[in-house]
Amino acid sequence: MDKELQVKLLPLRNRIDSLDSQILELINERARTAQAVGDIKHAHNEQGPVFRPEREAQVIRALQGQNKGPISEESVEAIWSQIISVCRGLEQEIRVAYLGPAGSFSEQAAFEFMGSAIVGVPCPNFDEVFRTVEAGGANIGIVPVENSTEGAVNRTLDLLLHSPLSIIGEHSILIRHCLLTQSGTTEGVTRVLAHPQALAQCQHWLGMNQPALNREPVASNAEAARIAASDPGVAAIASDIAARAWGLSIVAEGIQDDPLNRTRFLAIGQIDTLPSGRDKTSLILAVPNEAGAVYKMLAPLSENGVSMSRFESRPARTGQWEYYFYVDIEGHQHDPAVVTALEQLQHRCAYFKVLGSYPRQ
Ligand SMILES: C=C(O[C@@H]1C=C(C(=O)O)C=C[C@H]1O)C(=O)O
Repeated sequence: MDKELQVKLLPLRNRIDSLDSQILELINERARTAQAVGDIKHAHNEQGPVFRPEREAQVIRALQGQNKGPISEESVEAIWSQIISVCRGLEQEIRVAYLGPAGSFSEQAAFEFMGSAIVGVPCPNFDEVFRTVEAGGANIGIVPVENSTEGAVNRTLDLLLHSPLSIIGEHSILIRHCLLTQSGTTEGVTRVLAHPQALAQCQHWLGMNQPALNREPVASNAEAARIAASDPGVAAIASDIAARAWGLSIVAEGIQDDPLNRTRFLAIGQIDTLPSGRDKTSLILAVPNEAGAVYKMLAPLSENGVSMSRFESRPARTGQWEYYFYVDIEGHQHDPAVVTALEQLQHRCAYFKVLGSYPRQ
């Protein structure tokens, strides 16, 4: 390297080394303090959850508010999610269940939402994610709830109806699908495997570019990658992470029909999340199949100034054209306006369930 350049860089590099030492000492001090918090929590209630989603959201939002740059707010979130994850991991091992196998988008969402200091529990399907958390095999579950191209993930909605678990958080990620094979071409390949949602998100691209491939649904994209890794006649639609995880080559990248294709995931668990100051509440409601019933059911929301951010319906399976309505509202179930609105709403509903209140992403 140029001598003059080296002379200029040396003091800056020394400065970075010294800053890193200070940051390291501060992070360790933070970790020791979090461990002290953990000791107090355990002393007060041994079964109590160490993970406090609302507190973590507040810590990150406060730092984003203080941030003067040049690092971005997204960077503040990414760095502190990781610091918090490591501190939390020293308080208690946190097990997180999601749809596997390795390389799934659910796995990506789980590690982004909870940070890397967790133990991943990959499950064969969404039912098993719920069951694992309900049975205590994991503290948290991560399940997809809606995709910006394909809409609701119906199985998740149906499982939420009967589950005793609460929604404790949300996290959305960009979904970039790739076509993967062993050889990196589709020569000799006759079938393309993927989760039905992924096949639907790529249907236009497949029709234009790979019309000869037989489309076959499987339990997950990562499962498709696993099968493709042992069968040269199979292509998989999955992420580039899955390509690395299963030793496959990329035939084409970004093959989803919408380049901004996103999926929103829910974190589920047995935690009562307290107000964070910027929350959402998810409900399931049903009313008798009569004229104006849905309008009347929702009136308490607008009357109390509570905004609705999502409205989704699922058939009640009675054969009577009756539905369950999945409704997201702004605010926490302990906020006074929400308390009043929910009290009034409950009286108008044949079915009423609060799925949980949680920090808005
Ligand atoms: C340290 C705590 O425990 C956990 C770790 C947190 C952190 O590292 O900031 C925040 C909330 C909890 O999930 C706490 O409750 O304050």
